[in-house]
Amino acid sequence: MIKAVVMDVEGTTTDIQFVHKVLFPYARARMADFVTNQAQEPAVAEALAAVSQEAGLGADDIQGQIAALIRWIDQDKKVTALKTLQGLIWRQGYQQGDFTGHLYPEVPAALGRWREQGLRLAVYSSGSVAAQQLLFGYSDAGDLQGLFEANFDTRIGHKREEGSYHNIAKALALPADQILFLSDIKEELAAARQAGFATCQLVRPGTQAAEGYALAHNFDEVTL
Ligand SMILES: CSCCC(=O)C(=O)COP(=O)(O)O
Ligand SMILES: [Mg+2]
Repeated sequence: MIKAVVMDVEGTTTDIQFVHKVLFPYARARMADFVTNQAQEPAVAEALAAVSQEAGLGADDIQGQIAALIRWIDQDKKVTALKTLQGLIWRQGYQQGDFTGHLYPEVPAALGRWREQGLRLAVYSSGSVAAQQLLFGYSDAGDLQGLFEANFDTRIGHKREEGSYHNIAKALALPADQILFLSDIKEELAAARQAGFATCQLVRPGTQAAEGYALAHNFDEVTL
């Protein structure tokens, strides 16, 4: 029996276009100024140290760090330090009302229904936990972050790796087969299935259905 639903964001709760045409360009346009002005802030300094390590740069090579960050945005690299910095930049955008977090229209009611049924809900995205909380906290449908008991990002492991799902099951203190993972990406579903999770692919407009997985076109079609 399914006790918890863990969901991906981009392509699952949220239009890929919102992430790629709104969020990524917003952070890209502000990255250089943000990093230059905030480099002394502890969270930023820690992320920049990780950028240098990942990119093989000197600790004080700020121009090299900025270039690496911009390159990774353009390549949609899921580097934890990039995701941390993006989340910090998006905070301003949400707070200023430059955008709200896109959710597919049936998602808010489905989440509420699942909670009423006693299901535990969690998010697992390559976007940082802070970025997830902003997207659901400033969503099109208002503040929905309270519906989730946990948020996981790449600090628990990467989404295409089986071990990440073992870590999530442990964090939720549930057997893997009592957790349903929702994602649009076959490789993520495969990793979750290897770990013993139940899986369902969200086949939103533009998504190719993966063979061998339960599928739903929206949250109303998800079988629990
Ligand atoms: C959580 S908001 C930003 C989404 C993001 O940065 C991203 O890389 C999307 O990754 P996902 O794992 O949700 O496909
Ligand atoms: Mg996705």
